[in-house]
Amino acid sequence: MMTVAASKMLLMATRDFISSSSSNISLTHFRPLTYASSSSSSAVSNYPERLVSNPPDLIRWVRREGGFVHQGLKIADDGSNGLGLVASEEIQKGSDLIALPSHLPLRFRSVDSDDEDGLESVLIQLARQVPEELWAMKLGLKLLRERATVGSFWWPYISNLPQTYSVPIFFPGEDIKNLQYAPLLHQVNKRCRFLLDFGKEIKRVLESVRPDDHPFGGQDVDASSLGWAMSAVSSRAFRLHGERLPDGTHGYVPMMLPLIDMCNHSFHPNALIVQEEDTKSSNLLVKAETHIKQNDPVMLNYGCLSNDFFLIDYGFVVPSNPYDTIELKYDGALLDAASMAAGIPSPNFSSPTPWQQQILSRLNLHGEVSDLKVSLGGPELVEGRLLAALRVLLASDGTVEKHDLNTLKSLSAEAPLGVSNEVAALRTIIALCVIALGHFPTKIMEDEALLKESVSHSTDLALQFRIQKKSVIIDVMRNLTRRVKILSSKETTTTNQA
Ligand SMILES: C[S@@+](CC[C@H](N)C(=O)[O-])C[C@H]1O[C@@H](n2cnc3c(N)ncnc32)[C@H](O)[C@@H]1O
Repeated sequence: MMTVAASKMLLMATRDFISSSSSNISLTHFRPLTYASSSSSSAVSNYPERLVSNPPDLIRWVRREGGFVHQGLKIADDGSNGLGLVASEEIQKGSDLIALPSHLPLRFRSVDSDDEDGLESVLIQLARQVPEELWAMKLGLKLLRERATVGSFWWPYISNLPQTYSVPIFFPGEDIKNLQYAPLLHQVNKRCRFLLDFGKEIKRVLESVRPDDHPFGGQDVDASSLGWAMSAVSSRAFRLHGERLPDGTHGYVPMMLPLIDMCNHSFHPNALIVQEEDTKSSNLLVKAETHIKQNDPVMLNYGCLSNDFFLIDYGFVVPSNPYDTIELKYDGALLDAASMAAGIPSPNFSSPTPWQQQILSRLNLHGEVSDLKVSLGGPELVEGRLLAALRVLLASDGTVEKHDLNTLKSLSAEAPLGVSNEVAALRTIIALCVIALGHFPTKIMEDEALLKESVSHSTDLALQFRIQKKSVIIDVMRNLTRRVKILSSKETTTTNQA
């Protein structure tokens, strides 16, 4: 696990996160990777300070570079979402809002090529050491390089980026603990550990690099500056089609889209990114998906993501997020305990019969390559694999054979193995929920009371996050309890009629 000390190191992110070691190159040729301003604008507004105070006008820059920006758009404070794109006049559905020429997105063009030398090749060599799941860090290296370079084409864009990000890698250790949810703690700690190790590795590699080939202009890059870059990318980049590959398909390429990335997130967006797939130099378009009223923010949907992703990548939590889930480990002994607590006679989850084991293997819940992570919540409510496993483990052989796996995995397939089997399965899941809730050290009411106190932004986010996780569990319990009641009343009616 990541130690509190390690997470504090990342937390100490901000102002002096990169100590400049001038080596042989004069820093005047490079833009220092420390903050240029410390104005107090964040004290009077809802959004973090930008990299420089009074950065260049982004809309004007996009237009100057040949892009199109609808005349009725402005950048303004979007309430609790930070800065955003806002309509200064009514905009008709279907209107073009922004068109970006293909040279404006910031992307890492050559991670897979070998023909670069000098500066680019060092960057590529470093990017290759980043695991695929941390793709934002690869592009983050490119961002850091452009940030360090005086005269970078992207400076008008980069100078408009926030100085700080509210993602958990920058939380104080206490607030990482305050998340109270092991799967996210694990991810946060993994990222912190990676950034600390990668910072050391970069230092080692750059020690032997010629000054002219130094990608960051001779400046040290440490875990905090890497964290800044990774968070800037994860919270703003879009993964879009890249150029057509030789086999005719397109790979997905992460890109930072100046101005487009000023749009905040909504599951009910009023705008949409459109990408023409075929032409190599296609424009990226944002279109109005609905009629947009004057003063409405322009919103994009970042994706149907759980709060784990919203918090770790974007630094916010969506209340009542319909895509939020909780993760559990599929574990026979835990299921035995749950079903016993639910009053189900003689459960045998920890010792399935051979035919049950066969089905569990097909569900990827048994055997060497099994995936034991299952989830509750989200649109599915109960992950199909878990539901099917419980139905099967609570059934006798003969009743199962005639059903296919998809039916067994579906909650809307009402009681495929009989009402009492279904009631037992659902009650076991409800008991699992009770156990899962018991793992949180505090109750929602206590969290809500803490939220009313004046707490820091990171504590506020951690409290919101854990309240939402507990709410997911409670919503699942409510829904399943309702189903059990309906099924039980059906069972009683059938028995009475018989
Ligand atoms: C792509 S940027 C959007 C522009 C950003 N608000 C800014 O000030 O530069 C994404 C960031 O905006 C904020 N944001 C976007 N949608 C939000 C939402 N629905 N709720 C809270 N914060 C949001 C988060 O800080 C997120 O990391």
